[in-house]
Amino acid sequence: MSSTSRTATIAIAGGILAATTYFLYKRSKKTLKEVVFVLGGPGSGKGTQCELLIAQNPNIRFFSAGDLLRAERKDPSSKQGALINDLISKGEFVPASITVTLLKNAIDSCPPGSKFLIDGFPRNLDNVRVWDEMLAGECDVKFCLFLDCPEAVMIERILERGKSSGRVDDNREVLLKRFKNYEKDTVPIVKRFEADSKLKKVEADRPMDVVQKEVKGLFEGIGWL
Ligand SMILES: Nc1ncnc2c1ncn2[C@@H]1O[C@H](COP(=O)(O)OP(=O)(O)OP(=O)(O)O)[C@@H](O)[C@H]1O
Ligand SMILES: O=c1ccn([C@@H]2O[C@H](COP(=O)(O)O)[C@@H](O)[C@H]2O)c(=O)[nH]1
Ligand SMILES: [Mg+2]
Repeated sequence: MSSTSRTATIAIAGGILAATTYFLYKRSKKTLKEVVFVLGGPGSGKGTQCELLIAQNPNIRFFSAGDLLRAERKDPSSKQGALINDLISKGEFVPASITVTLLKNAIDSCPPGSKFLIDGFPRNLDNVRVWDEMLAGECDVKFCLFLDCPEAVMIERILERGKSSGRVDDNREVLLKRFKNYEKDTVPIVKRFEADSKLKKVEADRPMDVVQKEVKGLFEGIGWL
């Protein structure tokens, strides 16, 4: 074989290898479940913005870690109900194994091709660690939406919500604990997403529809809307 045809053969083989690698990479990305996390302090508007989003695309499956825990707490057959109730009513975090198992069961119950919007998770390093063990391999985290809101605004919103929410943790005393844990454990997680270029920050101290317009743009950017 002449040196010209050897060079041509190597170039073609290299091209085929690159194309195959790219194809396999694309296919593996496609089979992963797309996930967006939503973080922000208590009352920043996570639940509100998620509800507005899911109304626009039924393929988006919405799970609030707090709602899953509250539902589990109410289930009389649950062995963990009492523990969950005790921790939520003190404004403390529930063990990650419980929260991530509930999330995994919820995610596994959805049809293929679903996209997952997860509100209020991961709240601390333990949540990240157990997520990595149990779910990270099958999920592609697109970004973490962070609703940035001044504490005074969040306090006012939660105390107002507390008049009718029936939530055991929507009172001034427990709220102080929730803010303390948010600053100590959740803010470092927000910073991790930022360091990994996975954080999308939105100013949440604005009317709901204005916040939603900006949030919507982020989801259009990943093809969810
Ligand atoms: N942009 C906004 N402007 C004014 N009020 C808002 C806004 N967003 C949400 N609220 C109100 O603030 C309260 C808290 O909102 P929401 O329940 O969405 O917060 P959250 O971040 O999910 O809080 P938590 O972490 O406690 O579940 C609700 O009563 C909601 O109606
Ligand atoms: O990952 C999580 C999420 C929530 N919790 C507990 O639930 C309450 C309420 O959560 P909201 O997101 O405000 O609905 C929270 O204060 C924790 O007690 C948790 O432990 N882990
Ligand atoms: Mg909420």
